[in-house]
Amino acid sequence: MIDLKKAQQLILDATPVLGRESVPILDALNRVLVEDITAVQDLPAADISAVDGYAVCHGSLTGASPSHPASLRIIGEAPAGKPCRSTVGTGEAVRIMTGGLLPKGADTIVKIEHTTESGNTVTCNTDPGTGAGIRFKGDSLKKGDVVLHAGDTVHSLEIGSLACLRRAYVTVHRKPLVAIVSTGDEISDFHEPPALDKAMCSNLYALAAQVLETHATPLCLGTVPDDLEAQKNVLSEAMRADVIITSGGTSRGKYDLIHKAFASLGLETRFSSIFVKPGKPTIFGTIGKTLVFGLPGNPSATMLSFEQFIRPALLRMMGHLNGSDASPAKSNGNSRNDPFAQIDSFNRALGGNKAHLRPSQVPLGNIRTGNGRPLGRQTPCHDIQTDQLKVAAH
Ligand SMILES: Nc1nc2c(c(=O)[nH]1)N[C@H]1C(S)=C(S)[C@@H](COP(=O)(O)OP(=O)(O)OC[C@H]3O[C@@H](n4cnc5c(N)ncnc54)[C@H](O)[C@@H]3O)O[C@H]1N2
Ligand code: MOO
Repeated sequence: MIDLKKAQQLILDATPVLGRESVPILDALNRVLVEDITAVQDLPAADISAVDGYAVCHGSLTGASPSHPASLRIIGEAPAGKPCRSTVGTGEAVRIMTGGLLPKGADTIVKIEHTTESGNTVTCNTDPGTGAGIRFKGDSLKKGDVVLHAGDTVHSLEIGSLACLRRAYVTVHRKPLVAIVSTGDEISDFHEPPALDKAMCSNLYALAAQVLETHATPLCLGTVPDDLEAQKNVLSEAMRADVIITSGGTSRGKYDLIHKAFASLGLETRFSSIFVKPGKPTIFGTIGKTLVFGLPGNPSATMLSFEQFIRPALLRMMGHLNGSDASPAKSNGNSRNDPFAQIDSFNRALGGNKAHLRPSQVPLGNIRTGNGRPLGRQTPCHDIQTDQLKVAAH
């Protein structure tokens, strides 16, 4: 039997960072860049107006004030997206809109609020100073600037930046495909009628949701009975995935067959028992490049084991953690990608230190009834060793 920290380290040591793929930028949301993103041109690409107003040569209104306004002749218009072809000379102005291209000859823009227009003339009652109201070429970015770095996670802000740079596609780490199988003769799904000797395969759905929360791709392969051939068949199918998760059958009962099914497919077992509860009979190993997790069937144990063992591995695969950053000992709990930071709160949601009173069979955590009593039948179970979880969170 090994301890929690050792188990987490063995998993991360066996977990590869997945390769790259080019995807449309919206598909890159929550994924990690494998390339630096560089500006291929200045932004803005030319001098443009930051305000609605009048483009002028500064010399035409130097020292203008309400008592000494400057009157200028309007010679054209520069709406956004439609450049004005005229050149602005002394004593002249071009009506310009926010985003409009600065016309030749102009070096200053007077805001519309500081002017009055009458006929073909605009009167300016202020001198805003040379260069006022202009967003100059390259103000935001210079050609060659590195805007995003390999290793950055793509959120909405980064998607906006990519679009600004006219990047329709971007290269990110591949998402792992995670095959999920539930085992047990007593496990049924929505299509089957309820029966006294049946339990819903809630683990299948809960695990799929946890995979989705991690931004990986779940592949639900359903429920297989306690039958070695059936389990081998579904696992052979599952081996096309990057990760296999099974729930149930990890214990030592007569019909707990998952060890045998894994062995017959050549599982290289890294561990099969951990000094932590719930989750003690968790199995981890590899078959070729596929990571294989055999989780205990108890719903709370299944979900907590996912957080402790699988979520960090999926994050590593997607490039969120690299090298030593991922070690439980070095994790500081502050990063939004920190695989260990969430375990304590997740543990609390499932019943926390009072987990020995956790509801049997139902992953309801600390949900309570209207009269304040915990929901679900209270059955004794093992203490979660929270001091170990805390170690993992630092
Ligand atoms: N003699 C011993 N018995 C047990 C030990 C032990 O050390 N010695 N350990 C106990 C612990 S701890 C756990 S955890 C369980 C592990 O059992 P299995 O992984 O073999 O799980 P099952 O027996 O198949 O199921 C346990 C429980 O969970 C329900 N279950 C299973 N799959 C699902 C699912 N997909 N959705 C919802 N619920 C599921 C199942 O009906 C059982 O009630 O072993 C103890 N026994
Ligand atoms: O290990 Mo069992 O997972 O519930 O305590």
